[in-house]
Amino acid sequence: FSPSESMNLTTTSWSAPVVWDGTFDEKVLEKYYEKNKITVGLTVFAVGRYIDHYLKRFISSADRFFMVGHKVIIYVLICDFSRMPWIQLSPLRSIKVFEIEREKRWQDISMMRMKAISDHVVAHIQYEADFLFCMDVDQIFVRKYGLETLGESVAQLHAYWYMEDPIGLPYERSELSEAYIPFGMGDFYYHAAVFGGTPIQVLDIARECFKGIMNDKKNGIEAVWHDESHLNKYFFLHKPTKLLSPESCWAFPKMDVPFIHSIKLCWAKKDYENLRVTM
Ligand SMILES: CC(=O)N[C@H]1[C@@H](OP(=O)(O)OP(=O)(O)OC[C@H]2O[C@@H](n3ccc(=O)[nH]c3=O)[C@H](O)[C@@H]2O)O[C@H](CO)[C@H](O)[C@@H]1O
Ligand SMILES: [Mn+2]
Repeated sequence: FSPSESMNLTTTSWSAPVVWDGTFDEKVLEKYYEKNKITVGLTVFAVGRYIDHYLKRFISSADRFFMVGHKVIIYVLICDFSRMPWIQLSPLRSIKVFEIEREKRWQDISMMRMKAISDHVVAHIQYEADFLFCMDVDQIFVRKYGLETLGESVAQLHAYWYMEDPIGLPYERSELSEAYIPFGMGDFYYHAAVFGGTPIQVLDIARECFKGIMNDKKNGIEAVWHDESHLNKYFFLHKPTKLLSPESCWAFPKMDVPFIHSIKLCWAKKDYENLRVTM
């Protein structure tokens, strides 16, 4: 993907739209969904110190900016019920809180999300939501994140890599891993901090990624970027039907970079040394 000075990529080679600021008409979308009411689910995990550090800000900002005017269910998966912050929600929003096991290694905390997501889609989310997003907790909504992001199978372009040629992308390069993508192959590098789609599609994504993760464990290998490597393999084999531009999940405070105009979600400050469990 080599964008020229004046144009960025708005359609992939398999005809999936890439959503940038200015590529959609909010009014048309609102009109359509006025007649076709939907509920949008949003899963977020908070384990260990990530609870106190990120959870409240993530949820409060989602309350304000995520699918404004539409019904939203936020699914919080937390390692300790008693540490769930109290958050006053706006109309049309609700929260469901579930307790999950605390994995010892941060890599496993991140990867085991795929298992929990599959379990919850099967158990209830498929009956409750029309669309589902799965997001990292260390991010903050800063602008309306709306209907333009919905799709059957939605992938997020990673802010670090959107201008890079596939050969330079940090895919897993070991043939021993299920996440393996050979040099010269691949489309884009997708960010595991945001993915989504219909609940049944998300179920397929989460199940396949989890299967890859567990097979790798059996073979004593861990993909270079963990669940993200497996997600990239999934989207390489099953092309997403919609891509979100890096504006939808931006990493840096500065914006004077090509094509970045209207940031919707941004990374919160990382503090791995103090926040991650070290094992
Ligand atoms: C720049 C970078 O390094 N990116 C990698 C890093 O993303 P991140 O640095 O974004 O990973 P992260 O620390 O945000 O972990 C992913 C998510 O797991 C949850 N969580 C994680 C740890 C923890 O102690 N408590 C907790 O709740 C939380 O929802 C968090 O947002 O790791 C990911 C998962 O391995 C991917 O491999 C990313 O490519
Ligand atoms: Mn993160």
